[in-house]
Amino acid sequence: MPGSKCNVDPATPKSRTERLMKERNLRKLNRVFNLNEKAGDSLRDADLFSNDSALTETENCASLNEEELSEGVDGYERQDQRLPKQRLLVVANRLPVSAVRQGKDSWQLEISVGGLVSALLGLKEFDARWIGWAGVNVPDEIGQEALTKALAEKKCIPVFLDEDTVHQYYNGYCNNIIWPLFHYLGLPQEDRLSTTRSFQSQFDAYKKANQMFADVVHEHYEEGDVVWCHDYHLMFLPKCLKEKNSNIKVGWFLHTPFPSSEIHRMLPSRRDLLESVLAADLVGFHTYDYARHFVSACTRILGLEGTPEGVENQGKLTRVAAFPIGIDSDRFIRALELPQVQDHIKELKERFAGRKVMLGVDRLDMIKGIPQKILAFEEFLEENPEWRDKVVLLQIAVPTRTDVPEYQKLSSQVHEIVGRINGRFGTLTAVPIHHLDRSLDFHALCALYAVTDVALITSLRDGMNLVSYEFVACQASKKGVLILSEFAGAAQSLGAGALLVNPWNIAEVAASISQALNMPADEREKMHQHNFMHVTTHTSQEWAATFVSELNDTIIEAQLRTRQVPLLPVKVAVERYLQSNNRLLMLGFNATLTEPANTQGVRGGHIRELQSRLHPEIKETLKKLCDDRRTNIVILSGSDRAVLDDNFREYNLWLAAENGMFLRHSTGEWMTTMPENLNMDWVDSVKVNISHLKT
Ligand SMILES: O=P(O)(O)OC[C@H]1O[C@H](O[C@H]2O[C@H](CO)[C@@H](O)[C@H](O)[C@H]2O)[C@H](O)[C@@H](O)[C@@H]1O
Ligand SMILES: O=c1ccn([C@@H]2O[C@H](COP(=O)(O)OP(=O)(O)O)[C@@H](O)[C@H]2O)c(=O)[nH]1
Repeated sequence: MPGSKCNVDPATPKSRTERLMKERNLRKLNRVFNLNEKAGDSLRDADLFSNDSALTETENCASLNEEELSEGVDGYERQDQRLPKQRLLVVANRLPVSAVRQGKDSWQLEISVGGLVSALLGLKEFDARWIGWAGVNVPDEIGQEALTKALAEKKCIPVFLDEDTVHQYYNGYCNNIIWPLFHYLGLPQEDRLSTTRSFQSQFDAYKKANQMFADVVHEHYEEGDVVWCHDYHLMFLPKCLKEKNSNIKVGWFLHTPFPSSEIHRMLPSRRDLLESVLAADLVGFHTYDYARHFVSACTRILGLEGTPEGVENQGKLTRVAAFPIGIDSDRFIRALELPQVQDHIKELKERFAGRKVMLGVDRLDMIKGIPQKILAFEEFLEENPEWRDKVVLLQIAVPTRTDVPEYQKLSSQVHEIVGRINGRFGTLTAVPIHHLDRSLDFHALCALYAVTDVALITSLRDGMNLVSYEFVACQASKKGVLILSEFAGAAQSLGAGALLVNPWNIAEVAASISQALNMPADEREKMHQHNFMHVTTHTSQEWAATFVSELNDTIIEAQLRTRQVPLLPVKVAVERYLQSNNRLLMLGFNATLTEPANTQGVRGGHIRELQSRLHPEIKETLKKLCDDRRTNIVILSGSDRAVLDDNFREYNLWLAAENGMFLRHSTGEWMTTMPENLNMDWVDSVKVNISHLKT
């Protein structure tokens, strides 16, 4: 009988790997169904909580209904072969809501502002729960219980952090140390001494907070769940999770840039952070460059092997890849049709009639380059007096991390510059810069995006920058110009449809403003089309689905790898070895014969240029083997020739460098293994492509 538990399909998977593989195929099928269903969703209006899946009652019911339908063994025997939505535990420092206390046991929940929140609200195909800090101190039990209950309705689970932990972990270690460092701003200069002194206690608080997140995850974890950890706040979490349960599927995604290893190496905790992130199964970044930096930090600082797949440590591979985030573009496009947004648009058009509108939307953060932007606008006005009463810059600067001194300083600095420029170029009836120190609601923001002629994004560094995506999504009729910092991750996806600038070059930004304001309509249209296509096809749903499916696949592949490599029957191998007269031993070098990285890399607290070195305790045994006439040894390594020369010149063996590209006996010369008549015609076309990408 179909669907009956007694009638087990002969194809029912037996092993965990088979089960996972079958699950993978069904999940792919499921995605197609979900995509089709999405078309039916598209008329829903844009209210955040009542419509977005991770948080709604309705979708919760939908997934329950699906579960009721799937009565077969592990859900495999349903006739339509659809799986219930996969359970996903999203763990991020912040919940997508902030809580405001109304009374002893009542809370009001408000949507939090930020790119991560906006992107994750687009998740539709998972049965997602959110675990995070509600952004408020709740010391009493009554308050904690009431808040937990209120949040449960939104499928959110709180982690309660006390005030001191928040201060040391969030304000201190996260936002005063990792955040500036990952954005190439170094460690805070003026407070350097106190920062250094308090570094250890802040790092301890960071680890403690990460363990608190892990405890809540464990409490709610069910077998098969995917746990997706987010951002620099939770770099310790993968390790905490795997230590307790190595079977948990753990992914970690960084929303900020990952800096060059030269920058990362400044962190006193550089090793601990890398090691714990590597406990994850899959590690994701917005761009290929960030992923590359991470792998090279692991190679140089931990001495591990970087492969095209990721980072390998003692046979365990951590997959590392780029997953550029997107937005829920439909939500923005649909919002523009709403009457309240249309009203806003009308008001704004009347208010700024006769003037071109330039827009900046940023959290008031050092990385967003707000002072640089305003100074460039000043230079533009200075050089183009004819534009002074014809253009206005609207700068929305959302207050953020207001307890951190650096952010307080930035706020005063920006106010001072805006005041000066408005004093200089303003008239009795109009000022050139409207600066708002607050956030806007979603509808007001959409209206603003829609009436903008030029969006100006001058981040000094930015993981991605979703504002640029949102602007493009709302520009279908206006086709305005995007001026975008080359240091934002978004420059890699929207660069071809934007004017790219170096925000530190004020003159260049000022010239780009002029170019954007004077750009002919056909050129604007072409650039807009390019970006609009990208933004509407690379959505947040697509991003999340790709990441989770890659994570599922990574786990299956890891299992297949371990299954395919049988354990060496040591006793038999030793017997045969002793019997044989002509032996060939092929040995790896890195992580096989090398000294452990933690002893070789660090000398007197300094990191040397890391170079793999033969483990001293192996030298004698290796020498004996090499001197045995019956044994031939080949060292097969990814390292280059010089490294192998340095380590093995005294041994009687064969060396294969760069994964076999070069070969030599230690007494002979290097030779290449590349056949002379190999067809190399393809090289020229690759060179052309690379030089094209460089320009
Ligand atoms: O929660 P806050 O401390 O107020 O900060 C808000 C978020 O800022 C960061 O956003 C990053 O994520 C975006 C989406 O991937 C990306 O476009 C942007 O470039 C990043 O700056 C931070 O990483 C989040 O964790 C914060 O919630
Ligand atoms: O008044 C505002 C200003 C900004 N945002 C949102 O904040 C996010 C900013 O994300 P981005 O990636 O640009 O930078 P982040 O602030 O995460 O560093 C975007 O989704 C904006 O829609 C908002 O909701 N209200």
